[in-house]
Parts: sequence; C-alpha cells; structure tokens
Amino acid sequence: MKSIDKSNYTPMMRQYLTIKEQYNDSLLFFRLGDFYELFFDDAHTASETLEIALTGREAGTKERVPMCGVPYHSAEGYIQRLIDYGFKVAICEQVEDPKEAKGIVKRDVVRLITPGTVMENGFIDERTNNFITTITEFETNFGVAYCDLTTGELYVSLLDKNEKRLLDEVLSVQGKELVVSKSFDHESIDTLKNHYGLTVSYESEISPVTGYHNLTSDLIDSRLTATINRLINYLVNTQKRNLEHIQKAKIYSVHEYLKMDVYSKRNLEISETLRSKTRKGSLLWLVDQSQTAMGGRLIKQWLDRPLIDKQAISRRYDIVQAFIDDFITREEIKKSLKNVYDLERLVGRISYGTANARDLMQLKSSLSEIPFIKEQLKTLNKEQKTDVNLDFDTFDPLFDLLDESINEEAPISLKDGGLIKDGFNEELDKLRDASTNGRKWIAELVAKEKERTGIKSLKVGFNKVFGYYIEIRKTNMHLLPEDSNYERKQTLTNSERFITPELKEKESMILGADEKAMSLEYELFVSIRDKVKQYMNELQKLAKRIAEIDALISFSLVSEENRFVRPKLTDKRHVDIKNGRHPVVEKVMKDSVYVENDVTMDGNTDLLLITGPNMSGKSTYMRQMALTVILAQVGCFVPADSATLPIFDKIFTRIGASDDLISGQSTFMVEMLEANNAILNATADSLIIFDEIGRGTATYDGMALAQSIIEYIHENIKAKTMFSTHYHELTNLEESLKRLKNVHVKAKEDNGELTFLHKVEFGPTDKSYGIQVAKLAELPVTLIKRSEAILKRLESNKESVLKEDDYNLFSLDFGTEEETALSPLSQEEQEVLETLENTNIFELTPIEAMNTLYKLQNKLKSNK
Ligand SMILES: Nc1ncnc2c1ncn2[C@@H]1O[C@H](COP(=O)(O)OP(=O)(O)OP(=O)(O)O)[C@@H](O)[C@H]1O
Repeated sequence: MKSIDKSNYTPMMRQYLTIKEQYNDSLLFFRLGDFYELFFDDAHTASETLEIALTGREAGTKERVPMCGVPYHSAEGYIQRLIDYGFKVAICEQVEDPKEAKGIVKRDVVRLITPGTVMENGFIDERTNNFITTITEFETNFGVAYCDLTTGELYVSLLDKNEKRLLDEVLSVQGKELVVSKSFDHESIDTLKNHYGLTVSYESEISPVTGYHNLTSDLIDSRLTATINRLINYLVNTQKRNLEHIQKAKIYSVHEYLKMDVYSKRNLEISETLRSKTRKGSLLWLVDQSQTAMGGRLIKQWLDRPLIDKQAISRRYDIVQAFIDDFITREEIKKSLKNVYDLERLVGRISYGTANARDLMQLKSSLSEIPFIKEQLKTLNKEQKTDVNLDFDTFDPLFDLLDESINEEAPISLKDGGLIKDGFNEELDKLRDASTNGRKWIAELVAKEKERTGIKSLKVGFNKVFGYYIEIRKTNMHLLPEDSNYERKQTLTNSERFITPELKEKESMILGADEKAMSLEYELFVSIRDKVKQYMNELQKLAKRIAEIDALISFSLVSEENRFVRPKLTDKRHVDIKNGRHPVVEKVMKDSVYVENDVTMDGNTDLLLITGPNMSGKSTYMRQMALTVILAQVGCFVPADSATLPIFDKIFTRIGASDDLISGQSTFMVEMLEANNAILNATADSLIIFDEIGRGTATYDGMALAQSIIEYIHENIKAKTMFSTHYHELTNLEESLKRLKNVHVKAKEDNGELTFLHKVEFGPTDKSYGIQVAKLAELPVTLIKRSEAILKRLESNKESVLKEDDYNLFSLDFGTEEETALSPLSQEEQEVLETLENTNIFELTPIEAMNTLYKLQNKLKSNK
C-alpha cells in the first residue's frame, strides 16, 4: 500500500493504518465489534476472492474508504479460502476491555496465519504434512529446514551449493510456504514463486530465539543452527505464542535416501496423478490403507524418501511379513488403531492452547488402546522374531486423569461449562449442588404457588433482562390473592410477569453458582490441559511408533491383497523380476487382465533397448520397473511372482508428456536437460528410464542423439537403463554393445487387424505398426491407404530415403476423379493443396507430419 497521510483520518482509521504498516504483505482482519473488517486494497482483494460485497466507510476524508467484512464467528471459512489462494492473514483483535479503554480501544495483531502456519483442524488435509520450509545460503552450501507446526516435526539438512538440487529438495518437501532472507536473490525463488505458486515470506533474523535453544542443542554445525533459527524466528513472530511442541531438529542428508528429482516423482505419479492431480490413481493411493492420519502421513513421507540402507529396508520387510503371517494379531491391532486419533496434531493443539475438551476425549480414547496394542506387539516380536520398537509408554496415569476429569459429552466451547465430571473437584460439586438446589426450590415454588392461588397455568420463566419471573395469564389475574408479594415486571398481551424477593434471592444464588462453576470449570480444564502438556515429548514419541506400525500394517494388507512378494535384495547388480506388474494399472483395470512381464538384467546386462508398436505397453513396462524399485526400497513388497533387486541410489526418468518444470523451454530442450541431468549424476548403481529420447527432433538428429546417449551410458556410467525407442535401426546396437539387450513388446497382426499382446520378449521388434495404430484411431480410409502406399515405397527403397522424384505430390489420390471433376475446388481445398505442395516432407518428424495431416484434414472437414 502506498504511504498515506494519516492526519486526515479518524482516530480509528489512523490506528488501522499504523498497524497495517507492519503487515504490508498480509490481509489485515481488523476487529470491529462482531466483524473483521478489511480496508483499502485489502478490501478489494478480499471482496473479489471471497465474493463478498465491497462497501465503504466514512473515515474522516472526503471519500469513503473501501471496506468489506466477515462476521467474526464465521471467519474461519473465509480465512481458509484466502490461505488456499496463498494469501497471509493478520488477525487484529481488541486487546483491552472496551469498558476500560480511554479513547479508542487498543488493538493489535495477535496472530499471522499463513499457508505454512495454519493450525486449524479443517484447514489442512489430515493425511498430508503442512510443511513450512526455509533456505539459508552459506559459502559452500545451502541450509534447508522444514517444520510442520501442526505436528511439531522439524528437519534440517545441508545441501551442496547447486541450484537444481536446491529446487528439487524444496519441491520434494512439498511445503506450503518458503521463508528466506530478503537478500536471498536466486533464480529458484522466482521459479518457486511464479511457476509453482509457493508463498514466499521473509525473515532476516538468524540469532537464536530465547526459549528454543533445546531444539538445536544437539547440532554441532552452526550452519544448521542458523537455518533452524531463521525458521523458528519466523514461526514465533507470526504465531506470537509459545511453541513448545516443536520437536528437536532431526538432521537428514539427501544421501541417505534414494534420490529422485521432482520431475520423476511427478511423472511416476507417486503421490498424485499427472493429469487430474488427484491422490486416486497414484502409488500412494494404492499403498495407503492406514488406519490413522499419522500412518497416512508417514507413508507419504516414506514414498518421498525411499531408503538405501539394506538393513533398514529388511527390517521393514520382516515386520510386513510378520503381519502377513500373523494376520490375527494384525486384525486386532488394526481394530484398535481405528480408535486412535491424530496424536501428533492433538499434542500440537494442546501445546498451542487451542485444544478443547473433545480433543482431550480423543486423546483419552487413543490412550485406552495403547496397553493392548503394546501387548500384541510384544507377542509379535517374540513369536515372529520382529523388531518392532516398543520403547513407548502406556500412559496409565494420564489416562486416569482424563478419565476422572473430562466429561464424555463435553461441548466444543470452553466457556459454557459441562467440561468437568462430577466428583472431580469438591468446590465445583458444591457450586453445582447450590445451582441444583436453587432450581429445585423454584420447582417447589411453582407447585406451592399453584396450590395457594389455584391458578393451574402459573409458571416460572427466565429471560436475560430480568432473570426468573412468575407468569400468570391475564384471564386468571382475578384469582391472585391480594396479599401476594408479587412485584409486576412486564405486561404482555395475554399475561403478566412478576418477581418476588425470594425468587430474586434464589436467582442470584443459582446464577452466581453457575457463573462461578463455569469459570472454575474453565480453570480446571486449562490446568488439566497443562498437565497433559507435560507428557508432550512422550506422546510425540508414541505417535511416531504408532504411525510406523500403522504404515507397516498397511504395507502388509496391500501386499497380501495384491499378491506382492518380498524382494530379495542383492549386493550384485542383478535385476530378476518374474511376472512383474504395474501395481496401479493392474488395480484400475476392469475388463482386461494385466499381462505380467519379466525384467531381466543380469550382471552382464545394463541396458534394455525396448521396441514395439505404439500403445503396446513400453512406457507401462518401464514405469512398472521404477515403481517396483520404489516399493522395494520403502520396505513394501512388490508386484511380481519373485523379484531379485539391487539397492539403487538414484532414479532418473524421462517418460511421457513434456513437463513444465523449467518454464519457457521447448519439449525437446527439457528432454535434453533431463538427459543431461541423468548423464551427469547417475552412477553404476542408478536406474535410468528413458522413453523415446530424441523423438522430438528430426529423425536423423534424434536417432544419432539416442545412439550416442545409449553408448555413453553403456561405456561411462553403466547404470541399469531401460530405453524405449521407435528407431528400429538402434536395435543393431546389440551387436556392438555387449551389455545391451534388445527386448520388444509383442503385438499380433491378423488380416491387417492389430492386437496388442503387451508381452515383453527378448529380441527386437520386426515392425512398428504405426499405420495400424492410426487405423485404430479411425483416421480416414483414404489417408491410411495413402500412408500404406508411401510406406511400401519407403520400405522397397534400399537407402530408406525417398528421392524427390520418387514422390510426386500431384499424384496424391484422396478421392475418385469424378468426385474432384464434379465439384470445383473451394478456397479451403485450394489452401490444403497449396500447403501440401509447399511442405518439404523430408524435413518433418513423423509427429510433425501427423500434425500437418491432422490440420489439413480438419480444414477439409470444416469445408463440408
Ligand atoms: N502389461 C500390460 N497388460 C495389460 N495392458 C497393458 C500392459 N501394458 C500396457 N497396457 C495397456 O496399454 C496402454 C498403452 O501402454 P503404453 O502407454 O505403455 O504404450 P507405449 O508402448 O508406451 O505407447 P507409445 O509408444 O505410443 O508411447 C496402457 O494404457 C495400458 O492400458
């Protein structure tokens, strides 16, 4: 907002402007009575985004100030919408009692809600972490830290100073917000902001914040500490409260995990599908059958960071196997887990001070299951020789405390009573008795007065203006004895309302007791909540253990349901998958059966060159391999009859549609950049998957590039590589490259009808069947015939290159002579012919040729 001369404004507006100056990049929700109001530009933005009316307010100046507002009690939904759009919202409240205010009521921002700092339950997906990330630049490194404020998890790492890796890491975390210093001026920030819509916030301070020293006390490297401090400073400054639940920072290194760049993760559809961006249809969707939100979040984290440590992977296999073998125990634990709530986020809310009585009830319900789960796991460890971590408490005293104190039917509100059980606190019981006795006295009074006056319809009511009253219908007024000590309070159309001194006396006793009880209940509740807080670290540990058990049970369920097998991890560089499947394609196939395929790369084979018709299943075969490796390295079983696999260090993929990772680049350029990335970073322990690399340029260029990339990998990198291509000429490489094998996906042609068999076999394919696929796509018969004729000519030509005079454009036969003779050419038809005449077919790639034909055909169709 431009700087404004405040002197012309009313005092309230001046107060607004002063506060707004400090929150320039946020929408300021300014509390006025029962509304949060927004002014000036904020009002324009909010009214457009929220589709609410834009009004104006007198503010001392000539023109009214633009304004819009939302009721404070329903503000949550509006705030959520703004946060979803990537805005930040500063909540400005009255911070003193208006009755005590001298002049204008003091107001201040009590909290800044940003996409990475939302705590509210309904705002965020319960099965996804809400991470906020930070980057700090050092001489030779980037420090990266991220935190989920709702669960308190905190991670930190040092990366080599490489922009691409930095971008990859930040995108891998899938944070909702990024915090950097204002001076952090790197291209990747623009990419993250503009291309990926990440909210970027600024925090300069990296000196330690008081009270949070323990988070970094284990860190020896001052760069890690500085990185974390920036994040903690930002969180404390925005939340303006104690964030005790943030856990000690966990140091990680990207070298401890299977590396995949963001492009590969997206293309392999690990946590969402490429097209619809939904969870359904992704690998995560398939393997997440967890019972708790914590388990769900952990599976997502695992899929993002598969392991490379054989022992750690095998430990997970052992537990998955144990849960398959002892499915009775698994079912028992599964049933128990259904009653376990999101402990991590509950603890977050307890520490944050926003937990209500229902949250504590959820905690109690969760704790009630823990002793049983622990017993079951103990037996599992003993009988199945597993290594499930049992170093967690069963929290008996905490359970007892919650059980004695919190009312099972407690309301959400903390101020209206009903939170605490009878018998928990003597004083509360007394107050409740007083209130109950008072009410009993009133009930007796009604009976007594009815009897005395003979008025059957006499009743006692209550309203906020004058409390308890006796009500008598006007038609019965003559029955009221003269000596009644009734004092008239209100006359209605049909009745009169009275009070009596005794009634008022009891009333003040009841109301006094109620009020005292409610505030005592609140005090008791807060003190119980504070007691729970003391168990915070232990509860967080419990949450971790439960999440792991839940995730491994999920793997066992998925493995059993989908016929997955335990992989054999080998130290040799062998891949031997028998009857492997693409787990997600198989799962969603309804009418047909997935054709199982082997992947065989023994110690002497590094590259599989895959040929086969379009649509035969080349990409699916390669994706199947990548997903199998990922599943194996997260500790899940894999979709095959048997699988022997090495542990891969990195996966590189270039599959399918063009990606928009690096904006402003052509598909071919992106493809080359990705190929280069793989070539520079892959090792002999990596897996490279290249789908038709080189197809995006002219045939000979593409083929030459594809061949040299294959040769380079074969000679210099020796990574296990799957390379699909339509350049059949490349299959000859098998003769010269010893560690390359041809495989092809089979298809069958009967009387010109093509059937895809999806079966992968050794050897090159004999034909590409491109024209048959075009036929399946129902291109016009005349066009298909013409391409068959051209193909024949090309195939009969030994040099496989058409000479100009082999190919007379004017002999094109798209219709009978009579048809063309009868109708003179329209303008469109004329243009089609001219384009054809002027097109140099020898400069076109097959795809460009298809596109050209498609456009021409559309032109002809539009002419009809
Ligand atoms: N093993 C299989 N069993 C059953 N169906 C399969 C199998 N593999 C692939 N398919 C089906 O065939 C379709 C095409 O597969 P895919 O995209 O892998 O072909 P492609 O050979 O890579 O094609 P193109 O060369 O045109 O890119 C898939 O959508 C899938 O439904």
